[in-house]
Amino acid sequence: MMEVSLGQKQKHHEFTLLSFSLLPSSSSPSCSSAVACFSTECGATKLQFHQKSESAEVVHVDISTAQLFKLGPVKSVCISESSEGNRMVKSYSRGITLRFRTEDESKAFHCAFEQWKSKAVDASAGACLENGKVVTSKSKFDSKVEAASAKMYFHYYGQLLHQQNMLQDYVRTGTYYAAVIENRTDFIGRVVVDVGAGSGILSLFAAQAGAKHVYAVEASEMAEYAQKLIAGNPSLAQRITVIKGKVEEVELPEKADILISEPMGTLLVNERMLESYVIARDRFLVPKGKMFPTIGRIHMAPFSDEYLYVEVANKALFWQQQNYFGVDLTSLYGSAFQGYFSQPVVDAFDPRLLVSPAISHTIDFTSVKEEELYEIDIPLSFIASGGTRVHGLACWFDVLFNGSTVQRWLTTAPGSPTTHWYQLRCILSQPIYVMAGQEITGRFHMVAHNAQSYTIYLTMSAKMYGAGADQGGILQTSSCKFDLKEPYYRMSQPQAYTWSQDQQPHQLGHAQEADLAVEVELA
Ligand SMILES: C[S@@+](CC[C@H](N)C(=O)[O-])C[C@H]1O[C@@H](n2cnc3c(N)ncnc32)[C@H](O)[C@@H]1O
Repeated sequence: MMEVSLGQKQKHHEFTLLSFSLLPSSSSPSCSSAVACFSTECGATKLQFHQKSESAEVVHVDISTAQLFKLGPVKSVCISESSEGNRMVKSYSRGITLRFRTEDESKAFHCAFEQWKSKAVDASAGACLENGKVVTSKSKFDSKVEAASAKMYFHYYGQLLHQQNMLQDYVRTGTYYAAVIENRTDFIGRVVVDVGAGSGILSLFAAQAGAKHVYAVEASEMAEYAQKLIAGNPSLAQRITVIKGKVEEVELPEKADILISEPMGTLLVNERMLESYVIARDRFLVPKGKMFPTIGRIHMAPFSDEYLYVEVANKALFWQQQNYFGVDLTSLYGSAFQGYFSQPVVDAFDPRLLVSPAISHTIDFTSVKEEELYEIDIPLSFIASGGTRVHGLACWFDVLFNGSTVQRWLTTAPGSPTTHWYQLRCILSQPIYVMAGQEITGRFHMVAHNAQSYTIYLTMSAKMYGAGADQGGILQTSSCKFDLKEPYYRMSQPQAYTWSQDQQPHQLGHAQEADLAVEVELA
């Protein structure tokens, strides 16, 4: 390494490399005994690679947009936008594999890269724009998602306790493990991208199944823990690269043969991570590449649960007090009642509460367009199996891993082993009465919002039954609006914490761990 200062205007920083080669390595010879050189000339920061011989071709890199990833102790890859000579032509990304002579030289290069990059970014931020050029600093993710929501979201996933909660959902993690290992022919010798890698667990499964290389992309601080966990499994670590960043923004050195991800939120779509999964597909997956999971289905059926209805309605009774320390609260009763009924309920319920067989809506992850997830409109039509009061719509989801060897479903259905997603119920503030055989129609309309969730508009109607039905009149109709972001986690109701519960681990919903911790402390 050598640093040469040539007065105020020019400065450069050279590193000797064992070799460098442009990816894919088969199409470009490796240049041995090479030099990497950072420099500033008249305020412009540059990175160039060239062979030691004078006549060798020089590869220019725009350091302000380049990213550097460690592939091993003495091997790294530098991803940058393509360039032609000094004119940057931003059309596609390019990877340059770098081999260092020693681990120390590799570390020193990485350190210098970060310093020169921040200089370059600062300089370009202060530079004048070319005529007609627009600064588009917001990525697809940033332009859709409110900054405060994204901050809280990645803060949440950056904590090990929340990753542990998902890892301890053995139905979930065990199904992923089985789906990968039983379909090892889909992974052996393949390039895999783990979309939202979290702790890196799915990357480790893919490496166990024989993947040639796994790129584990994770936007939150969890990326550092994933790196640690992967390094702690040295037989797999050589084939996994953790990349910290959003799948909407990072560049990868090669295309993937298969994507693996766990992008499912409550009711499949909450958190809006399916959109990131689809963006990753369009950015990184080879044509006809595989996706694990491959499809998702939302299932819906009307339910009857008098007990739940009364419980929710009673919550608003507090606001019926006319003398609360001398204050009449009743003017807020109506708003409180509406507020409680705008919360979808998350819990595990007995499937015998369902009033008719379920219908389903399928989302094919391999072909759905990202924009199609902004608004999901599902017409409802059921035949009641008995005479009862319908209190709303119960929903759950499943996903399919369409492996070449085994097709495996991960289900969150009522009556199946409970997962941390439980099921979701949207309660109508005005229930409807039905007779056996009566048709229930309606609409389940979900509209995405910029806090990474959906507003749900539910309408359910009971059609006229018996005499006069042929005139097609509607007898009763009931509509409600819900915010999927603000569910009522019914499982977090104060419960006595007993040792027997401890021995049969409970899978908790995301927002519930803190509640339980408080209950345990108070017990
Ligand atoms: C539901 S967790 C799954 C974690 C891990 N794959 C597992 O199965 O245990 C989703 C992870 O994706 C990450 N994530 C969400 N959106 C992302 C995005 N746009 N780019 C990169 N990571 C993202 C989150 O930070 C979180 O760690």
